[in-house]
Amino acid sequence: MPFSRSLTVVGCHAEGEVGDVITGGVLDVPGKTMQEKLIHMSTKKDHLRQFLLNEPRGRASMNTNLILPPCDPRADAGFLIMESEEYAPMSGSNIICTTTVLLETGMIPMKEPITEIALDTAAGLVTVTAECEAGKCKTVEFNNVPSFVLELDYKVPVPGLGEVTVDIAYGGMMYVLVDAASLGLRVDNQESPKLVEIAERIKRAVEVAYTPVHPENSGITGFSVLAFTEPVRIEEGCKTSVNAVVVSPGRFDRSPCGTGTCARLAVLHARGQIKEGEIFKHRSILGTEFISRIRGTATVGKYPAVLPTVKGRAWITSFKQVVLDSTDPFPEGFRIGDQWHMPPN
Ligand SMILES: O=C(O)[C@H]1NCC[C@@H]1O
Repeated sequence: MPFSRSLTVVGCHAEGEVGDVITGGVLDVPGKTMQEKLIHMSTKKDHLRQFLLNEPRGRASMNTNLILPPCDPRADAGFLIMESEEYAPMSGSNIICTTTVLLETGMIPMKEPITEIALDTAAGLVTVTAECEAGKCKTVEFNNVPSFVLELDYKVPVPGLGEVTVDIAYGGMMYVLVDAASLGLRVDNQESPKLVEIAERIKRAVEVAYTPVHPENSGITGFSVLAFTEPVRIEEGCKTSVNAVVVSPGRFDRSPCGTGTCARLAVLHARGQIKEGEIFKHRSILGTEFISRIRGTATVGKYPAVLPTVKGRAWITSFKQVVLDSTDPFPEGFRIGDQWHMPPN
């Protein structure tokens, strides 16, 4: 066979957001912690991420997860999250996909009606509870790492928009949060190209002005996501809101975004708009939903933090063998501006 690489991948999506999972073909990665493994992969071996996420094997709107043996002895498995522009420390849709694949393929034994596991991530240990029935994960709920606000009402000059007010918060990734209405925008699929373009413009402006750094893990720094938020409404007795998360290099998260939901919970709590234990339903631009709540509070460095819990669902879509023909002229794939938001020169 002329193949120089062959990977076993299970296709999966969580509430619309693709989070494929590599279940074979990659040996363990050097590193004593998942953060060290993340650094190793992103600096020394980034071709795996390029190979899987770039065209022709991947596309702009997808992620791929790499299951690894855990470093933390309390964990059942470890995993690294590959997104278009980076290895993310943590991701909600991706942990829901990874748990679903681990349990539905039997890599970790499923216990019905409830399976509890712990997953080692670059952001820390995350415990997960899956409701399982007839071999299927009906829901996956994860207890995310402490999430906190770095800045409320931070003002930043944005070319073409003037001064824009944003919140900056951590929910497993660093977020810029913008009230869509403050810019005369609505979270609406019809407005997608405009929302994405403006989001990327704001994100670049915030990046110039502010460098967020996690106080307990300086490796977690920089923004890759911006969330446009809509106000919180009461629906069927629950606090509910729509949001649209723009992931670099410029496309919507199809899910309500797990880490974005945690960052939003931190902001809502800091503003006194949500209390511990209250249910918060977060909806995506696709209309799908994550159900979340604050299970407690903590402190991270100088920041008051919330402990968020988020629940969603995932579905396996394929079992595939992804290969590299040794004569393929694009061993790391490619990106074209008709499908990928290309950064300005
Ligand atoms: O759910 C999340 O947290 C994410 N979905 C894709 C981008 C973020 O990692």
